[in-house]
Order: sequence, then C-alpha cells, then structure tokens
Amino acid sequence: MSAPGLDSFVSWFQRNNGFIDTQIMGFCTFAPSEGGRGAVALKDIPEGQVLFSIPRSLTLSIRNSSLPKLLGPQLWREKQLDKGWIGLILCMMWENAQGPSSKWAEYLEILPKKFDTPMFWDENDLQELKGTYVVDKLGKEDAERDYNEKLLPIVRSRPDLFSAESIVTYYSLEQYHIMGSRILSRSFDVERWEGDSENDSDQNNIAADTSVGSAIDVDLPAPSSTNDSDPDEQNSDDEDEEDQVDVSMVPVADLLNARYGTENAKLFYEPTELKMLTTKPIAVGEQIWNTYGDLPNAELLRRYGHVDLMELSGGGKGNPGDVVEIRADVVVSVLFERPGTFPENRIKAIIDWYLEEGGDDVLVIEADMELPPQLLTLIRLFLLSPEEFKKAQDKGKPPKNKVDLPLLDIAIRVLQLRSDEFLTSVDTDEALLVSDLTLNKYHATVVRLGEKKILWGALKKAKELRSALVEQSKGTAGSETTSSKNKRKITSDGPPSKKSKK
Ligand SMILES: C[S@@+](CC[C@H](N)C(=O)[O-])C[C@H]1O[C@@H](n2cnc3c(N)ncnc32)[C@H](O)[C@@H]1O
Repeated sequence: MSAPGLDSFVSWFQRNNGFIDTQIMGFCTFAPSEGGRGAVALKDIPEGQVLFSIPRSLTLSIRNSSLPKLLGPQLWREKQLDKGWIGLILCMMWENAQGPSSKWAEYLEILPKKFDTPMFWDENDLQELKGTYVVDKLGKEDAERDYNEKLLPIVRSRPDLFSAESIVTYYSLEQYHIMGSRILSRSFDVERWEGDSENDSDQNNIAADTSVGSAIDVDLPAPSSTNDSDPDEQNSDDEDEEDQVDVSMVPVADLLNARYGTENAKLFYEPTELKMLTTKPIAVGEQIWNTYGDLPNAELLRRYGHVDLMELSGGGKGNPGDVVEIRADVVVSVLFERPGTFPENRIKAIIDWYLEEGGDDVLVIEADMELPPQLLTLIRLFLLSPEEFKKAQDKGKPPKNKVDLPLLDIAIRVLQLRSDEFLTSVDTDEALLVSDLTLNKYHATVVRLGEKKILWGALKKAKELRSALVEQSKGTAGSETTSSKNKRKITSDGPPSKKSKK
C-alpha cells in the first residue's frame, strides 16, 4: 500500500540500502485531522518489531551533504555554519539546487513546500493568537536576519558554487523559510556513533560504519531522542550535548504522524543505521504513530502546524498536554500596581537574584491547574522584609514557601492580568469552534481556548483557596496572635532549579 507520489521515493530508499518491511507496513493518506499522509499496519504487528531501517549515510545532515567539503571546513566553522540550523538549511538548499544529481533528489521531492504553521500566517490570522506566546516564539525576524547577514553573504561570496541565477531560485528567503520549516517539523536529533569524526562524512563512512558496527553490541539499541530539535535548544549552553547529536532529516521516519498519548513506534540509533521499532502491539489497519513528546497545542501549532483535540477525562475536548505560560514580568506589573509598596530598585534586585539563581522567567501552569511553585516562590521573595531577603541571599535559596493571603492576592491578580491578555472568553471560543472557521482561525481558537481553560481553572482554584484561608482565619481569630495557622504549606520545589532559561 502506498500514498500517492511515494513510489519513486520508496524505490530510491530501497536502492540505497534502506529497508521497509512492506509485509507489515504501508503508507496511505489518512484524514487531515489524523495527519494526512502517514504509515499504516498491514497486519497485526507485535511489540519490538522492526518496521524500517535507514542507513546513517542516507540521513541528510551537514555531516553527509557534500557542501561543507566544497566550501571548506575552515570557512564552515568561521561562518558558524556548524552551529544551529543555518548550516543544514544551506545544505538542503544546495542539495535541492543540484536537482536529480543530488543523492537526496527523490527525498527532497516528497517534502512539503507549504506549511500551516503561524510562520506563514498573515497579520489578521496572527491576531487570533493574541494571549498565547506563540507569535513571540516564531523567530521570524531572527530567521530573516540570519538569512540576510549570514547565509546570503556566504552564497554571494562563492559564485563558483552558487551562480547568480541559482540564488534567485534556490537560495531565496522563501526557500530559507521552507527549509527551516522542514527541519522544525521533521528533523531528528541523531546521536553520533562511536568512531564518528568531523572528516568521515558521506559515502566514505560506509567502511567506517561497518567496522564500528561490528565492534558494538547492536542488540542493545539506545532509545532515541525524537524530533524535538529546536534552534533555541541547539543554541543552548550545553556545548557537550550539542556535540553528540546531528540535526538530521531522516527519510521514511519523518513520514510518521504524531498524536498525544498514542505513540506506538520509536526510532532507535545504532552504529550504522537507525531503526524504527514498534513500542506496542499495533492492530491491522491502525496508524503507526511516532509522537514527538506529547506537546501542548501551542507548540504543536508552532512547530508542526496542527493541534491535538481529544476527549478529556474531566469532560470536554482538548489536549491533555496543554499548559499556560506566564512571564515573570506579569508579576512585576502587579507589583507596579501598588505604588510605594514595592520600590522599583528592590523589585529589580529581587528579579536579578531570582534569575541568577536559575529561576525561570516563564512560569508554567499545567493541566492540573495548580499554581506553579516557582510563581509562588517568586511572589514570596517580594513579600520578604529586606532582612529576610538578605538572609535568603546569604543562604543561596529562598525560604520555604507557604501560601498565605498576601501571596495569594498577588497570585490571583497575576492570573487576572494574564487572562486579560486574551481577547475572547471561553464561551465565545467554544461557540466559534462549532462555526465555520478557516483552518488557521480554527487552530488559533483551539490553542487559546485550551490555555484559557487552564488559566481560568487556576484562577477559580486560587479564589477558592483564598476563601478557605479567610474562613480559617476567622475561625482562629482571637485564639492565635500569629498568622501561622492561616498558612497552608504547599508542596514547594525548593529553590529554583539551575535550568537554562528560554
Ligand atoms: C513528521 S511529518 C509526518 C508526515 C506528514 N504527514 C507527511 O505527509 O509527510 C509531520 C507533519 O505531519 C502532519 N501531522 C502529523 N501528525 C498530525 C496530526 N495528529 N494531525 C494533523 N497533522 C499531523 C503535520 O503537518 C506535521 O507538520
């Protein structure tokens, strides 16, 4: 079974030593809400079965493309083409410009040229995402700056490799966005294998692969990191980790769709090849899913151009992985609403210390709608006396957190201000979802509705907790002079973790 247009790609894959178990798996076109083109089980498949395998030499990465060698390794490094995605984008543009003579011609032919991601939306549709942080994360301006200031000068400086005519067709800004979006929605972080070196790219690898492969126990594959690469993550401080993976386009593996909680196949890395194995039994006729980490709809939309909508255990539809992010500056806005109470220089000193200590500048409310411990920790810092704050600094961690009325009042106001960033109500969006919407507007409505439901659920919980505390304080008034009984100890995450900030 094959989806339309895949025949010459599949032949190319098999000719180049790719393996697909065509007895048990085929390609077909599912409904758009099921991912469109994808893979289907042709028989009942047990867990642990190899569905297909891809020789490492067939993955498209800066390691395997011929361009880095032609440009020269020194220039490649000088221009930082080995950092982030820009090098891979250039390689993909280059391979595309080689037409049928590219090793990946048949593969490039089946990759999408159009995307439903907000990167390609007009202003009107982007407005629909107001309240979510999706638009701020698109990185469109950064991408365009990289194109104009990094990629284009390199291309223009080597007319021997990039002719003037080819620049217009193959190295345009439009192509840059297309290649970037292909990487965002389909690439894998492929772990390197032992014996790998800067110089052993392309077909020369085959011999090295074989010798390395024979020395490694291939029966014990390491679990893959699925295709969750992102330039933000690529540019992380963790250089060591970055050195261990190649962001790669992986033919066939990237034909599998994803849906929350449904993963039944996963990519495993071996010395000479990558193998897609079933992680659960799959019944005949079922879709084969390689889910990318059960992401919230905002991230699914930004990276892949789709959303997950399913029946939720508590009723209604949504994505159980949804979250709401709150920037720390919303907390600061609440403090500024109380002039004189929180002097500006004190706010700044506290925020600086909190960030230095590894506090996140974005606080995340998850689907359980609980107030994030980091949000409470941050608010608590502002409520400390100067002496208490000094003590916290000396100790290198904030004091143990407790929820009391002053803290809860600020938290409630933070949630209200964050809610005000959305233009529509839950009811309005629910009504919109059953009306006739364009795909982009439908996606935007699903994303913001999911976030608002969590936000408003959290607000409701926080208000209920406040009422309970007020009641409690009435009950204990007179019998206690301290407010210690008014405070409910929350499960604190202790000091902020030293995680990298995004
Ligand atoms: C890795 S590719 C999967 C194969 C892809 N359907 C194809 O035709 O090449 C990821 C893309 O597939 C689509 N997709 C995957 N899972 C989906 C889902 N659950 N619902 C809708 N679209 C999905 C999205 O367009 C996404 O960007």
